[in-house]
Amino acid sequence: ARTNRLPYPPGPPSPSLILGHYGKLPTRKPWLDYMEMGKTYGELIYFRSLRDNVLVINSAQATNEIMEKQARITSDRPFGSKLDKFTRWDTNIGLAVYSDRWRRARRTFHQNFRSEAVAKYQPIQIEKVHKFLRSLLELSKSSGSHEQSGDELMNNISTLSQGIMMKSIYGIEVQSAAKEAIPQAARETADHMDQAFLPGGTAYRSIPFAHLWAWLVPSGWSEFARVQKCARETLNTLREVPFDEAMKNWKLGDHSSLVGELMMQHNTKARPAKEVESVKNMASTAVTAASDTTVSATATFFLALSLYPEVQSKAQEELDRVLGPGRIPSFKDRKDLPYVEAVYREVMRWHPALPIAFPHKSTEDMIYKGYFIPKGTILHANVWAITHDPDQYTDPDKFIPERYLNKDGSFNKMYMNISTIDAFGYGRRVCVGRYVADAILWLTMASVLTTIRVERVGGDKSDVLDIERHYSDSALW
Ligand code: HEM
Repeated sequence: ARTNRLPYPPGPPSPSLILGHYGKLPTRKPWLDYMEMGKTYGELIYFRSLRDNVLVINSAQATNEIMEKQARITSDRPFGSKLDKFTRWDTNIGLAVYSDRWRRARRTFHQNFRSEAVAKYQPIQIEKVHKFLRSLLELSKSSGSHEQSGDELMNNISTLSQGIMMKSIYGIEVQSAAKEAIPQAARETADHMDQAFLPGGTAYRSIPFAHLWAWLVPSGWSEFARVQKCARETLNTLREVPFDEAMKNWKLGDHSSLVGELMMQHNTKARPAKEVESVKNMASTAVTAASDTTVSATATFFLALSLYPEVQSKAQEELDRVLGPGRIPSFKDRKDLPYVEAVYREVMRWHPALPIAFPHKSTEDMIYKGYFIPKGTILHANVWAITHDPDQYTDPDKFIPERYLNKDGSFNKMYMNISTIDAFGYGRRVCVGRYVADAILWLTMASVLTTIRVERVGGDKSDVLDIERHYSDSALW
């Protein structure tokens, strides 16, 4: 029941009284459509898909007002259905509903991935980044076609990103992400979730009995049932197999895994099943979250270097000057490399890994600028629209690291705080792995720039104008 007569935010007229916009919403790079629709409707675009009320937020100011300042009531997620329990998505901390269970899980995650804690992963990060550099050198000598080299580069990037997380969390080595079962399971789990992150993408999940359909109907009879069963099996593999291996290795004397460390912090015999579950949830969430995002950002970095050689030269001049000959950068050099820092920030802005982030959900009615936003509305911050707002960023489609620098070349303090990186999301659900992602990405970029010259082979200048052709259409790169 409405307690006021305020209007809902503006949005496109509903094509169907019953379905609303269900089945009619853009699904290919929809952040671009919503940004375009903003010219008609403004910073808020509101519509209904089945029973879900959906709000896409196109501006930094509205995102700040709604997701940061009102975080108390905008931090739920739309993944609390019985189907989410069936697929085990409820075990992923990123999808968990706003509850004491999520709070506990987030606290444990935060304790292990907060800025002061991430230094313990640095030796693994350094080892893996150096291995990555060697793989690039080998790749540059290989005689494969451009396409094969492109695929191999992507595999090397995935091996780097997933290798760091698998080693840090489970103590397990990844030699080739494309060929090994667990990195593949992490990637497939992220892929299964992909469409559900888009506006309207969760509407079918709360259809009554959807979970029963997924459970009871044989895979051969229904594509829907097959996909849901496959999502469940993949996530189960991801939660159980590397955990068991890490615990086995721990017993054999390999004490390098975070999961082993967490399990041993308590008396395992007395450890209640609930706590074991929460360690499994944290570990599988972390490898899923990293399977895609850091890979996307690293690939974007290579794309930017190949399209903007002058940026690469400037960064390399800075590295040569600061490091001197024969030295590879380490974390302590970071503060002395403002241009490299600016390159990293521009990668995160130019093509954010999750252009429409993850959906939030409101838990109370809310009023914003005279509009009524009912409780239960699914909220999507359009990160792309925010990071490509021409009022905030001149020539937003161009890769210009200088936008983060002062006139004297020093880094603009305004951007120093990690919370100014929109790509990591907002409010109480802001990326809890951001400090570790930030360290991995910076070290990778600085190390590649120090040792390698990236050049475009094949393709033409039109690539500069249409970077989108290099990316997937869905929520994850
Ligand atoms: C380029 C790298 C990354 C980007 C751009 C990124 C971005 C994001 C975004 C946009 C969200 C949703 C925020 C929101 O709802 O407003 C998120 C959530 C999350 N990220 Fe990341 N992420 C990255 C890397 C990582 C890594 C390496 C980890 C694990 C160590 C991680 C763990 C998580 C988790 C657990 C959540 C869910 C937080 C919650 O719901 O409470 N992320 N990330």
